[in-house]
Amino acid sequence: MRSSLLKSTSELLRRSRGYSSSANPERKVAILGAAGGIGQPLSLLMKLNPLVSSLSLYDIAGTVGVAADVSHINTPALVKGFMGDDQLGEALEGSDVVIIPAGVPRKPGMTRDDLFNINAGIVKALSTAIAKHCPNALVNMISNPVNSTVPIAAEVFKKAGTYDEKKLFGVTTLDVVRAKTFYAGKAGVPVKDVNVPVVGGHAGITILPLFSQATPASNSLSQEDIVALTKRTQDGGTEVVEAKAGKGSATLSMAYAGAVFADACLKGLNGVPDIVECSFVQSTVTELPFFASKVRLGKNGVEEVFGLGELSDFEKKGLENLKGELKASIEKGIKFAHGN
Ligand SMILES: NC(=O)c1ccc[n+]([C@@H]2O[C@H](COP(=O)([O-])OP(=O)(O)OC[C@H]3O[C@@H](n4cnc5c(N)ncnc54)[C@H](O)[C@@H]3O)[C@@H](O)[C@H]2O)c1
Ligand SMILES: O=C(O)C[C@H](O)C(=O)O
Repeated sequence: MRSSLLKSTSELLRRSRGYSSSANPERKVAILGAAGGIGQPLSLLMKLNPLVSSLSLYDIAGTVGVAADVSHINTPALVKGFMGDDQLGEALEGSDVVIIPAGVPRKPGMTRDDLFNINAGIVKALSTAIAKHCPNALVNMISNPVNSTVPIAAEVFKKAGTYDEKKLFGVTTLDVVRAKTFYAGKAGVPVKDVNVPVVGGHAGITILPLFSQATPASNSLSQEDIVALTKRTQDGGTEVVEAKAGKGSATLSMAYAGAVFADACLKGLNGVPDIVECSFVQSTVTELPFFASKVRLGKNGVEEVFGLGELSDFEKKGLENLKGELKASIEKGIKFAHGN
């Protein structure tokens, strides 16, 4: 009696969090770049996600071992590894969500844009395969420079006639994760209660955390604190790149952030209401064609792109300052997609 009560209570809890075991449809998630620094821990986290029934791990090398390893974990998702161009189609076939952490990471002294020459080609080729093999999947773009790789994917999908602006996302969740952590530390509030929208893009000054909208609100932070928190959030990636001293960029925190965002996409697809995350999407919030802001996720991907709300004078200035760089990065991606 007591154990059946406990069972039904835990099922109720799972349902209220969007993890109902009986009601969820089968969902296939593919990770492209699954053997990399982000790809491996992200594969682990997606294997632990109860909404995933099939997990497809693709890379140009190393996926046999990663898939064998992850597949031994006693959770429901069936894991398969795929390697090389010949197996990319099968890896993608039937995917509901495709997560892309494929490509090279930064070393100290580099900007994300310095990765463009290598990663643009990788993203273009993978997007071409997605258009062919799973044109209806939600695409979570992690590969940098996100401000350019998302427009590249959009152009590839347009050319293939499969573009749906509701289904393409630049993953900016790590900026939100960082803003929450740094804000909680400075304001002295429990990190689990904190929310901070981060808008704009995903590189340097294009990352604009809106601490004026942070909750719980804090009266203890000075303007200097806000300026310092903003700068630390904008430089969060560089902080990790420098600390790793040539051994790459954020992988573990990114895998966490990628798993949070993919989970939100799956919940949206499954009809869980009120799933809201920040993401770099096609947008009319500003004059720029792509922009990160809060979006509501639903059965078709993006259900609603939220506006920016009220901004402080400091944030208004930050918004104007980021537009030039973000516009140039978007245009660079579009030009590349057409030119090559
Ligand atoms: N959006 C973000 O917030 C964010 C955060 C951290 C890192 N990143 C970016 O994610 C990317 C990956 O970072 P990492 O640290 O995992 O790098 P990594 O070098 O450790 O791993 C990249 C993986 O991609 C694979 N790969 C290369 N070409 C491929 C292709 N054509 N198809 C499939 N896989 C391919 C490599 O074999 C490798 O396993 C980088 O571009 C990095 O800048 C983005
Ligand atoms: O900083 C990087 O190059 C990786 C990533 O974009 C990050 O924000 O950590």
